[in-house]
Amino acid sequence: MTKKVLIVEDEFIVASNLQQVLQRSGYEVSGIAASAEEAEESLKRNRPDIVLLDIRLQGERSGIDIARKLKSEHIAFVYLSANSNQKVLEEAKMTYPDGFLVKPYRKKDLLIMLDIAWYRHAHSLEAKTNQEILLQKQLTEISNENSDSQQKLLKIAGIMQSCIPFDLIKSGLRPLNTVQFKDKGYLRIGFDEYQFIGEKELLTITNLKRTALSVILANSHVDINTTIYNNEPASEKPNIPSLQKTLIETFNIQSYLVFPVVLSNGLSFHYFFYNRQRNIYTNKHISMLDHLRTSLEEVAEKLIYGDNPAISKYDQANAERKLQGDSLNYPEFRSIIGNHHLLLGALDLAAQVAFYNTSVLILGESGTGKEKLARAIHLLSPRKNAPYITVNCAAIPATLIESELFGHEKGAFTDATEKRKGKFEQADGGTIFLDEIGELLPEMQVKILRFLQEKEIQCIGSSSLTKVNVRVVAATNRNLEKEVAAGNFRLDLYYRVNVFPITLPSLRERKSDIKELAIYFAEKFCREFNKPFHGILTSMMEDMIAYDWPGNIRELENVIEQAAVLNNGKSKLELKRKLTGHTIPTTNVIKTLEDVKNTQAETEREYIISILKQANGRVRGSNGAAQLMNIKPTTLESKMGKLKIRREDL
Ligand SMILES: Nc1ncnc2c1ncn2[C@@H]1O[C@H](COP(=O)(O)OP(=O)(O)OP(=O)(O)O)[C@@H](O)[C@H]1O
Repeated sequence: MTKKVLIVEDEFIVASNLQQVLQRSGYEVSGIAASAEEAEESLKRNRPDIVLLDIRLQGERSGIDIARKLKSEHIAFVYLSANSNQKVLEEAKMTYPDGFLVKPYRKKDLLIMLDIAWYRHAHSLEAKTNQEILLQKQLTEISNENSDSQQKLLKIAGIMQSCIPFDLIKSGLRPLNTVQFKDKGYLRIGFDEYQFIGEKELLTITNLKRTALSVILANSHVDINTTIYNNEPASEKPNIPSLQKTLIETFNIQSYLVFPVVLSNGLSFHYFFYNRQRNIYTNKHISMLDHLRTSLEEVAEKLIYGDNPAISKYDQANAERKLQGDSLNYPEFRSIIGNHHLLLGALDLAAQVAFYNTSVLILGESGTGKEKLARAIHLLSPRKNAPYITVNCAAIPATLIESELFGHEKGAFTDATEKRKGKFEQADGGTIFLDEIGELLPEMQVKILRFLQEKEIQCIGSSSLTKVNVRVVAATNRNLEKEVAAGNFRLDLYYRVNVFPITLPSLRERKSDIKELAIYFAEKFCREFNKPFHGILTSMMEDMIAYDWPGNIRELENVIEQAAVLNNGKSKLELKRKLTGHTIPTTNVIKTLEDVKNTQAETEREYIISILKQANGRVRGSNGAAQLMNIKPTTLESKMGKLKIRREDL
């Protein structure tokens, strides 16, 4: 089918040149617009499949304003821009374009970009529809199951989180009953952990008296329609406490969404989603809720009238206790510690995409848990019983990587005495994790691209292609966009792997998780070393919270491991070396044989790093670090692995 493209570009010559290129390449041009107003007119007249969108346009409004409209109408769009101002680029990025081309670009890049943008767009629409169908099914199941309203709402919280992210969900009949507060809600306290919030809990948390709550309820405004608020509820009287203002203050809420549905008896029932992040809710969320309206109405009836009396007695006793620690369906995330909203946001995305075959790109600094998340995605996917194969693209020498990934036939090269399966074939039916994909050499980038396009591999020495069914999860700590701009990473591959990016926050962005992580690792290592765990010294915890953690969770894990090694099993863990980013021991901490071993390991580590620096990071070959140290490259690589020496240490 011929695809229709709308060109939104204020330079006439560029626009008509684009038109010619597109028409010659089989596209239909549905219009050319030089301003945001013209673009809107054209969109009304003739809906395009894809829009090529310049950022700077004639008039007051920019391409970014149009992008928001396109997103809400599910029209694919690609930015064309000469503007490299970082602020504008960041703003453009927040509109989630299907592609981006920096002017001047080659005709070939434009056509590839359009092709990929369409692929990404169609894929995300399909994923969205699948997600809606799945949610409808899950809501119906919840509605029909024999459980009380509190349990039903907990399940609703668990499944809605993936499409309408929230820190607090609440629901109840409107208008409000001022004598008894009957809204029920859940506060998110972990990835799939929620704490019940009913009247009693609200009174405890806010420290309000029952009579004061009644006054607040009486002063509260009721929304008639679906509404998004960013912070202050505009419709309420200033300086008079209301329910929404109380919730905003108590739970540090920055934005919320109200979604009313109508019950069969005509009463109004409201769902509320509250978030600690600003401007989180958009028309995209409203449109998702609208698609789920019937299911949400059905389940609302059950929440209000459907309680089985026998269960509700049991529930009454249960309502007395917090449902803290209740867990839903994600045991795979159990070992991912932390509940900072940036981490939870990343886990939400992972849970959403896990089910599909979509390629995932995990971004984040070194040591933030990318590999851990990749494994969780595999375990959450329907491929969980098939192989999960990890490849560290940076660790395999350039000469071996092709055979490592795609395998070789017997006799394909001098050392190929046997036919060998590559990692892709080993991962058939399962998932391959391409760690540090940003380090791949250009020759390998083409081959991975071919796999992503054709799902075929060619092993070295073979003339035929083999189909393999492998889901790709890749990770990098590099800024791939910069690598593309510098010509080190192929643009077409970038778009294929970047279909579903998930960014893991650095540890310094989620300092509130340090305590929990530290205790988790401390318990783990004390168990491993057979020492009783007596806690962590307050001064150590304070130092850890004040520190910036350039090595992220891996560094924290190492620090705790060292503290556990040096602990005498009778006292709390304490820091024996300063947190500096480099764990060089000071002489006054050497008290035990383990201290000596540690010091030796540190000295060896420093020595290897200095030789590697001398060899410009090369392990193998003439003047490589192995030759300079007069040891086998494999021995050096194994030492590097043990001593956790990574590229960024050099
Ligand atoms: N949220 C977490 N909870 C518990 N342990 C974690 C968490 N995130 C990471 N870890 C641990 O921290 C260490 C580093 O994690 P991982 O190897 O997944 O990081 P990475 O981002 O892939 O690092 P790199 O980019 O250097 O390969 C691992 O031992 C992992 O188990």
